[in-house]
Amino acid sequence: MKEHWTSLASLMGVLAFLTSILHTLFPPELRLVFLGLIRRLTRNFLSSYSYFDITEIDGVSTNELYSAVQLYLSKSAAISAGCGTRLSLTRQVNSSAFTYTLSNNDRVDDWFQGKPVVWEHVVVPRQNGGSFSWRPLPDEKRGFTLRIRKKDRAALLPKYLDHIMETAAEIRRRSQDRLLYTNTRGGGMDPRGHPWESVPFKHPSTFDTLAMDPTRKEEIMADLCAFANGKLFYEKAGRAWKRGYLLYGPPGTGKSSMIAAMANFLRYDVYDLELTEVHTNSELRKLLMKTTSKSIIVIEDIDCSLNLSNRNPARKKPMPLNEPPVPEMRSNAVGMDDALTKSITLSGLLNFTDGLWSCCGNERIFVFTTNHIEKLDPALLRSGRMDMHIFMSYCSFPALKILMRNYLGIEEHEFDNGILSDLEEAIGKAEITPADVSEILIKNRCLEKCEAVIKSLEALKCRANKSKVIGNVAVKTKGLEEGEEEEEQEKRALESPKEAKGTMVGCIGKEEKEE
Ligand SMILES: Nc1ncnc2c1ncn2[C@@H]1O[C@H](COP(=O)(O)OP(=O)(O)OP(=O)(O)O)[C@@H](O)[C@H]1O
Repeated sequence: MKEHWTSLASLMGVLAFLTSILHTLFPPELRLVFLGLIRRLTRNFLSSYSYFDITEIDGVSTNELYSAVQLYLSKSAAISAGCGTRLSLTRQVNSSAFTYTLSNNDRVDDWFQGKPVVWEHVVVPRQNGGSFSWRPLPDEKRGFTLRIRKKDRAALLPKYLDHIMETAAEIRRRSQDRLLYTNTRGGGMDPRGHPWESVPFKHPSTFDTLAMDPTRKEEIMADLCAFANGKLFYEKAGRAWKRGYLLYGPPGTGKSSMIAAMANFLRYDVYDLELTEVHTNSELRKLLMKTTSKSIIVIEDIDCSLNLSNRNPARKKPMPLNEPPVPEMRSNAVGMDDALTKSITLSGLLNFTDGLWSCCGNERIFVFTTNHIEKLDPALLRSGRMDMHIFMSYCSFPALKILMRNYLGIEEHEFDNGILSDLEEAIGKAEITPADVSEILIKNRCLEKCEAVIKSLEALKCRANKSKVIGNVAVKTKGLEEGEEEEEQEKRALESPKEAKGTMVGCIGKEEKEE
């Protein structure tokens, strides 16, 4: 203990000695000059910066920019780099993702276009008895302070704020559940006065699980990417930022699955437009105006929803006397009397996809599906409306391998070569849809892997033979006129829906092969 007191006394002695030297070397006059210099330097330093306060509550309303900055900073490069900054973790309502943001009274650096900026999250207790407000205000006053160099301010600030708003919107979109919308029945409005009703979109289909030719799949994904990243290109080219896809092919070949895969790939909302519930062109236009950007607008089975044989409703073909006077282009759901007065026309639909009104939003994809492409008006199919035509075919061998992986968990290299070639031969002959193959695989999924493969192979072969028999029936009907052949198929469909479906599928498949 005594030693400690001795060391403390000698330390005090040294300090006293140093102080007396400092006083001798820096007299009070010199010290004043030095302090003044520091003050001036600090003032100069501070005055070369501009400061902007972005408060959480602007008057009585919530400041949109505050939440945008909060979200933006959660993704800021400086935060991700983790430079000792303290972060808060949050999860928003309707969101399945966690976001982190700057803690109270902490600072973070950011760079934009090579220029530095500094953000500070300022949180102070709110003074009681402040300005009168009709709604209770939070106990704390929160805000961000942005420090930016004065010389960068004019060129940087507007662009930087735009960048923050865009990034925040993207983060919000990515972290929130996407929605599947459908138009309200009878063209009415929901209780909020909105013509679309929505549910969370949870379809599990992805390009990975989609059974189709991998090269074609890659092409479609590349096209979607080019579209989603093409804002500048579309602006420069003077085109509306939208794209149309036509999916055609027999039932059960994955048209709906493809739409879901597209939506999951781009993380877009889906608007499933039920045309039979829309009665007039203006209703159609209103629906379009109420869709949001980054969405896919789908009209399934377009050939069944509308009679699209003529563009102008006034120019009707002469009707046979024994047929009722059905207007040329009417929604199937519209009653006969209604249809005479109000109807959606092909022009209305063309305007919907390609007219002036179609540009009232940005980044939108139109997808039409049909089982009968030949029934569609060429005006609807031309580039600019339907930019990419995608044929969804029977289950090919590469598609079968994808389905095997999906349902049985068997990769290609795990197969015996013999089984593989048997499978290839069987699927080539079977001409069945991926939906049918999926059914076979679902039924076999609980058995031992190898046994399951053999079973499904047998089932496929069985279907192959069956489809040969059906094929013969189809050949026999070939002598009939086109319309008669359709009638024949419909008749068979009523008698034996499964067989008739197989026949129809077979015919379409042959057309595609000739192509
Ligand atoms: N190409 C495919 N890849 C993966 N699964 C598929 C594919 N095609 C069909 N299926 C399976 O079959 C089911 C029906 O397919 P989907 O509804 O996508 O076909 P579709 O062509 O839209 O039929 P429709 O024309 O009758 O509406 C799906 O739930 C899916 O499980």
